[in-house]
Amino acid sequence: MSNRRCINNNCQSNPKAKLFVAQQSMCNYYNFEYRPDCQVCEACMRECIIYFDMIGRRFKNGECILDDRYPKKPTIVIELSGSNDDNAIDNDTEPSTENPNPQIAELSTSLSKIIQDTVEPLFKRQTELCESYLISEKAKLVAGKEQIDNLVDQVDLAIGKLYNNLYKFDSQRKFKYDPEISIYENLDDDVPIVLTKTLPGLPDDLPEEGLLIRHLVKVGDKVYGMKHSQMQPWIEGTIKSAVSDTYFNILFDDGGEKVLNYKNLAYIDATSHAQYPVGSRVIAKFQDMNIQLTDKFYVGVIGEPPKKYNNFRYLIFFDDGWTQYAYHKNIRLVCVESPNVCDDVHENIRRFLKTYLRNYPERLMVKFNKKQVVRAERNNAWCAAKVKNIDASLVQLKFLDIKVECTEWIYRGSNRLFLLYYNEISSNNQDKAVRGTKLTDVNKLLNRPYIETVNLTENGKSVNIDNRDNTQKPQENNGVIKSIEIPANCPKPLPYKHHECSHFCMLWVHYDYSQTKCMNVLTIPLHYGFTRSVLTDEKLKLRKVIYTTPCGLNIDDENKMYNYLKLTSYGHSQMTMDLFNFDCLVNPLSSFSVPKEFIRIQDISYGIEFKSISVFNSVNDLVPDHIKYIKERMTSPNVNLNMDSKFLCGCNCIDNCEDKNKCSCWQLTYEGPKNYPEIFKDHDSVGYSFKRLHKQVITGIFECNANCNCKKTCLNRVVQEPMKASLQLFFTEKKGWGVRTLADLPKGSFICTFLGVVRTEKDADNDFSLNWGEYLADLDFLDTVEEVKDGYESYVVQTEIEDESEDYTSSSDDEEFIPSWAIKSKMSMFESRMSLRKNLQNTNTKSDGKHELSKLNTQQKVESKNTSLLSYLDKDCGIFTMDAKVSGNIGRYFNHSCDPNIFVQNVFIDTHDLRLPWVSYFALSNIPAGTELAWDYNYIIGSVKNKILMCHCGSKNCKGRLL
Ligand SMILES: C[S@@+](CC[C@H](N)C(=O)[O-])C[C@H]1O[C@@H](n2cnc3c(N)ncnc32)[C@H](O)[C@@H]1O
Repeated sequence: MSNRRCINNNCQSNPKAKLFVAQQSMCNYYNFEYRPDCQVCEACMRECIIYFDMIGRRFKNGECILDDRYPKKPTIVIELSGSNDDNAIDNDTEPSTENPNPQIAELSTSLSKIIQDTVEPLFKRQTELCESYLISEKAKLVAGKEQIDNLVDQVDLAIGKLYNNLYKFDSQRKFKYDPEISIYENLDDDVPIVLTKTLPGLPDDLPEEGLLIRHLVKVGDKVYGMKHSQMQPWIEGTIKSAVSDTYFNILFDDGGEKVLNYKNLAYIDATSHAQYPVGSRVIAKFQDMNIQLTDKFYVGVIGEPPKKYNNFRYLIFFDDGWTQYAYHKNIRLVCVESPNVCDDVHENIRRFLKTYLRNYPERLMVKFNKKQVVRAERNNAWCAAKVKNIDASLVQLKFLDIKVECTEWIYRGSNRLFLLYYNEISSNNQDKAVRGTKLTDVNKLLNRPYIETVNLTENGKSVNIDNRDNTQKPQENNGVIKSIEIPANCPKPLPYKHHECSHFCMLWVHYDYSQTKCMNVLTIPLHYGFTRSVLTDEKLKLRKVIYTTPCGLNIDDENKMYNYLKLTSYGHSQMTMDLFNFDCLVNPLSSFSVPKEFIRIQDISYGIEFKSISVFNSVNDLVPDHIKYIKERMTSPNVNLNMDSKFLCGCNCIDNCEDKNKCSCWQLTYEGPKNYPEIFKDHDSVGYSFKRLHKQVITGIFECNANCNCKKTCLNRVVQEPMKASLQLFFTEKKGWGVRTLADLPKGSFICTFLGVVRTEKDADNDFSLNWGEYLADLDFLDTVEEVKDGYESYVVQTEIEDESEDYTSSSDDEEFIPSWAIKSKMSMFESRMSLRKNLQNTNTKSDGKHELSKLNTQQKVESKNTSLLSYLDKDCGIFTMDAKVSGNIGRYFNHSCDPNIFVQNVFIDTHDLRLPWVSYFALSNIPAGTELAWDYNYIIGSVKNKILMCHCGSKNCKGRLL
């Protein structure tokens, strides 16, 4: 038990032991704050004196007194409380006023004397000794630290390798396919019937793949022969005689004889040791879906081998232009074919087949959805046709603008489909090089067909090239999700007491956005007095996010939170709505953590962005090529940006733009969609909602700006604010650099803009050979609005057809079906925003006519009845292009994905010149921490001559190629 009256907290003497007045040096020894009435017991005093004696001797002998062989001073400081305290010194143990033991007193005096006598020279010497002692100790510590750092690095590296191996193993795992589930859609009443079926097995009669051997035929053999022409069925007969080595006289079963070459004879049965490879010359039974099986054999070429994708059937391109699937048993091999099978086919299909076989197994096809209305060729005219069915590589179209019902199966890669035809002519057209990404593909947005690349892989499952399961390959993950811990000293909500909320509710938490650089945005409120919890109601099967405010109030929706922030805001310290999220699936504490040794650069923006963007590379030693990192767009010398105030008008709101109907900026955003009620069905959901954007507004968003009356915290200011997302630039295995989010990103969150140098389109075109467009994006806002308008009209046609009946016949046969592309001219200077809007409202063209094929072939420009936006623009100027090759920001590193998780939005902020939107990226869905952010470049495959770019996005819907 310690003697609580002695200055030594660990005193082991008897509590009744005699006490002496403690000197200051003794208090120092025991780390006790000196007071004149301090006491020390004899034993402790002795310990002190012995220590000081030893110190003194070392000091005198010129030895360092910091040597660690000497006892360490105790470090715990416990103050004795005042006299009223329980621990106060008892009256019966009054401090002794007697002198200590004379021997000790002598020692004490001699110690003081020694110190006095020798203090000067010895002190000097001691200082030197202590200094060198400390230096050597420091060196030891530094060496130790280095050793520990090395060890930590090695551990990090080992962990990194472990992750790699773990993910590699994961991605190499072989999965067994579940039985396939087929969904049969009942077209008549739109009720989908879901049936399960097991995978179709290999047909019994289908031989293995292998070397195809053609045996010789001889007199007396049964054969099929081309009795009439390539367009007509081949007839069964018998070889009557051999005219030469290659010619035979055939006696047909239906009468008549003909001398035929080997190439016009086919074997009588389907027995073959091997499957027929693609490009084999065959005859096959042609089956018209509308009629019965004809049982007649027509000549053609194998286009696809039997695979699971096509239900183990062969795709046959018939010489007469039809395309159909056929089972092995319904196909016969032609006895001989030319080294180049295209020499044997009818000239009708020769060109097509040549290209097909050259590119096989990669094929461009149109991706359809049922009920889409498309343009397809029929009887040398472009006709509107509705998609009725899709069967592997074939699409069944029902032609709409002909009186008699007519459906036809067409190969999805045929240029009888307008989309492919147009793609081909535009890629042959050297005038217009496709340089940049198309910021918005109206076709996809409006669920119109688009072109994809399809490849038949070895396992028989048609997968798009390089298909993987996830957008971000696990190897590229290289990190783990950790949960962020909010420091314990952060303010916490007070217990709720009834009160009226005011700025006092938040004042005490001292919120200051400038201090949040290193915080993930959704954790900011949690550092400043808020807590967020997810409540689960088992009964209602409901999960709900609740924020508790610093004053203890519980808030469960965005409206209430907005009102709370408004009431409690003080000066500029108001929290914004994008710091909060009420979606249970988003976890503000999720953080993607990567091994530190792969961080190559701490901040690619070198302090330009509010949030630093680290650079991570675990694949190789590369760092990104140097670019000038910019925060605002730049202009090339020949671009004169018109930042005139007439291009920018602001609102006069004094209510912080709360009443959207009164705010002229919100109204500008609303105005565009009003013209397209069929596309923007829910008018109220257009544009930002509490600083998030849930759906693209093709007609643009107009933010409040420098000319506005409202505060910086108004809800119509999003893209103009500093970047808040926590991003990382990382090296992917196949796509170069990419960007990922380190924190959960809620749907609709603004991510960043895409910045570069504004150049004229012409200027960018001139550079095409050097810079084909890798870091270019056309500011094609006006183009897109035009396309939407065209799309809107086709959309109306589509709905009308569906609403009326299946038996649609056009009432306007003589009206021309004008493809929007054919009437487009270059756009340039735009007069004024308001006249654009007016113009959009007044325009209502009809596009359900018919276009003669010949017109399209000659690329005749057809005058449109449509008053185009383009007519307002100066023909010479053209649109602008953003070039981020040399100067740019993080936006230049986003890769493409066929299944994107971010989208592009045109936003007008510093000018209302419609050629100069800010290209901005938003989250398309909730994006978990660690996920790569990728958008759809909307490149048109095959549109850049001699440029093929395979897509490695790895998504399930991957189209295989970027270009
Ligand atoms: C705008 S840059 C994106 C950043 C680029 N990865 C880098 O390293 O700087 C576009 C280029 O990235 C590559 N890329 C983007 N997405 C890709 C994808 N899905 N598959 C393959 N390459 C891709 C292509 O080389 C493309 O030309």
